[in-house]
Amino acid sequence: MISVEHLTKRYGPHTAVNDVSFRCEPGTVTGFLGPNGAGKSTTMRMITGLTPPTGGTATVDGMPYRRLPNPGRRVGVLLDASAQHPGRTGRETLSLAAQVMGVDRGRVDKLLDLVGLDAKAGRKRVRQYSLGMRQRLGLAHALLGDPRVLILDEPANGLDPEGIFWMRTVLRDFADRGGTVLLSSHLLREVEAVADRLVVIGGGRVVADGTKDELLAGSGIRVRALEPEKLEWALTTAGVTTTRTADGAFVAQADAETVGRTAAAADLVLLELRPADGGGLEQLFLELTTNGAAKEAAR
Ligand SMILES: Nc1ncnc2c1ncn2[C@@H]1O[C@H](COP(=O)(O)OP(=O)(O)OP(=O)(O)O)[C@@H](O)[C@H]1O
Repeated sequence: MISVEHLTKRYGPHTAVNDVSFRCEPGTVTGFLGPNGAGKSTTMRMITGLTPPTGGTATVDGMPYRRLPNPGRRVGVLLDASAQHPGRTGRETLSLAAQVMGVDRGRVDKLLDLVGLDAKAGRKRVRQYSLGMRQRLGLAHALLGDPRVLILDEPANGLDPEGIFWMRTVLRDFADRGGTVLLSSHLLREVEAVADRLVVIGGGRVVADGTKDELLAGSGIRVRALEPEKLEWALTTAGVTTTRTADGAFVAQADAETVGRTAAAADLVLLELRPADGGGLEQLFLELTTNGAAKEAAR
């Protein structure tokens, strides 16, 4: 569990992080979203004890990070994939970390394998690694101590689409086994597929915090059927408010399952069922961050 309460960081007159509070529960992936400069890295650096906060507290499993004994066994951290020593090989990087953490050296090969770095890549010096390979090595390093919590800053940067898919699978699996994941990104699509919860930050402030479903609720579901009139009738009868769009689809104020089940019960063939245009998470993200920045500017 990660608990952030009223974290604030000021650099001179500039407030980088302003009274930020949120929680990350075991068994969940929390997407920490915001545009560049929103305050994600600063918040993560405060959680991991690298930047002292101006105010507020952050704890991991009830304790400030800096007070955790052998923190690598409790929390896996990947804040900057380029920070690894360029002169060491990937394998040496992990072997050294294993020694420091008191982890069985056998885990090094297991983790290189898990993150898709083969024996040849393991023997290469980190300076020869692409950013994607550094991210993979960084994730292996974070997982080395078999922690229950992962804190990852933009881990998908530099990964190709296959790498992003692979990373999602690893993180989902980690959370499904009871782990806690905090994962930042400035790209909504990157975390949308894996996160259970979203914390959106804009101008140093939390502008939205909730489950992905909660944040999507109210945006509506765009649905199109072979027989639009029958669909409208079925949805209205089921108590779902609908609005017809210019192209014969409907925006239904209900979740996708309710809309899908209602259509199925009426034997209707659906041609489309997805978050409504203009109400999708992307739009929400844009609106929230723009509003957040605007409010900030008006202060
Ligand atoms: N050491 C520092 N000194 C002064 N200002 C800083 C420092 N670190 C961060 N900032 C400022 O704090 C704000 C938040 O930066 P931060 O790096 O946390 O944002 P971010 O959301 O992680 O964005 P990015 O993805 O671009 O790193 C920015 O305005 C940044 O310029």
